[in-house]
Amino acid sequence: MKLYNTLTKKKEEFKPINPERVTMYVCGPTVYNYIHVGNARPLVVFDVLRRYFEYKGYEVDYLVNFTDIDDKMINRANEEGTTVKEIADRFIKEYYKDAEGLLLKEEGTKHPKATEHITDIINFIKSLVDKGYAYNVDGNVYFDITKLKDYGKLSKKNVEDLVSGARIEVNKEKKNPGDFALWKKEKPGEPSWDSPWGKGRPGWHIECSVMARKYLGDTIDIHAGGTDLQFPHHENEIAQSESLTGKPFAKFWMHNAMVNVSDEKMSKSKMNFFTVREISKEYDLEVLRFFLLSAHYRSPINFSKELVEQSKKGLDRLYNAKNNLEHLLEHTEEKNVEEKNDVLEKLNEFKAKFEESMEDDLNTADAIAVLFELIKYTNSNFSAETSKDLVQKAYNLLVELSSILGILSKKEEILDEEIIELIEKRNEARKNKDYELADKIRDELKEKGIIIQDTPEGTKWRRV
Ligand SMILES: Nc1ncnc2c1ncn2[C@@H]1O[C@H](COP(=O)(O)OP(=O)(O)OP(=O)(O)O)[C@@H](O)[C@H]1O
Ligand SMILES: [Zn+2]
Repeated sequence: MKLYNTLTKKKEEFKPINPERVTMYVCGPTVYNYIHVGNARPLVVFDVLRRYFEYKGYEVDYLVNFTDIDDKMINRANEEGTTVKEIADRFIKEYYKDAEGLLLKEEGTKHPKATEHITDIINFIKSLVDKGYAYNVDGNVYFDITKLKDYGKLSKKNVEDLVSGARIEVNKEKKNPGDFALWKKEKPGEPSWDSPWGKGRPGWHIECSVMARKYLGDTIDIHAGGTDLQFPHHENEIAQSESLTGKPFAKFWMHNAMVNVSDEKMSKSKMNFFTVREISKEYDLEVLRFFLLSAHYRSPINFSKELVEQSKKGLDRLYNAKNNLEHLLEHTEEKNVEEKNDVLEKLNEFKAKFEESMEDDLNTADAIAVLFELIKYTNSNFSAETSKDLVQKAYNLLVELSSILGILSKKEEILDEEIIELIEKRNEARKNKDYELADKIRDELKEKGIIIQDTPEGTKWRRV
């Protein structure tokens, strides 16, 4: 599989360090609000990469951290007159609801929080100070970027600029304007922890270095996040980790492009954002997932309701085709038809093409196009005359490939009106002593997850 590596600016063949396991670290949300559509992009994209690795037979150690202490968290807590912990607990709970709607795989996903790793963070910083990479000025600990030969290698920043302070805010405490905080001295009203440098709290970048190392090891296979994090966040993570271990931090750095609104990054600070929760009021979040996968992850997306509406139509077409195949499965028989091999060959071609797209730097846009080719093929070539085993194979293929994208897993929704209509039909059948039909309807409803019960007051129903 080829993946674009931001570190080398090239597509490279991906091979995990351990031939059986892939380790992935994704920079997750700061939990001071609901996640917005932009935040959902890395979550969905890298969830698909994880699923694809699992499809290929790898075990995946997958981690998405929660940043639960930083300026934004503190500001929000102050605005609401509550604690940072209360804000974090609330929005982590909301995160899980959105994650479920977006069909993110939570089984086996690790979500460590910064505040639960303060001791590890302090030990990490202590080692950096001991090794001479970091210095303490009156309770603030900074990383000295001149101590690392290749600082700036990820974002290709000019280190001279960072050292001289061009375009950087000037802080008299720092040796170089580009130095960054590992530990911040306590300010009144802020949460703080004891440390060898006095009371304070960790800087933002250090938590990711610490948690990546703790859960995934000194060198991880893939570190991911949005392009907005390349500098300074990821650059600083590299500096911290590589100074400590002397080993490469991540083999691959992957960055998704931004979700924009009128060509500007969707962002909380710009007030141009749509929360995932808002979208869920109008659409099933599977539509948003499908929308985010419809473009290649390195292409910017301009968010609009029209495009989401288009995605809904596309997803509906896939669901319809899947339902048609399910229906055909009930109405076809195994036959010895001549064209069997042709059909099987065609199905194999679709599968190969799908994999080829995914192997080409996770091209989900092309992979989705293959799904549409597949359903176009089955819609126009399959009928009640088709041999059942072919229908089954096409159906299995559609389900298998869709599950890599994490879509099309829902059962057909049955509406209350449909249920009532079927129950009336069954009552009619019973009145006519057509018990065969009545039982058939009862079974049909059961298959759809509806249990009915005949009581003296009439027929009642409930969902299983
Ligand atoms: N508009 C966007 N498009 C794509 N990814 C984004 C966008 N905004 C943030 N991200 C990604 O979301 C993840 C969570 O980031 P983070 O919590 O820092 O965002 P945030 O600070 O809430 O966003 P904002 O920039 O809106 O304040 C990161 O991987 C980040 O790169
Ligand atoms: Zn991070």
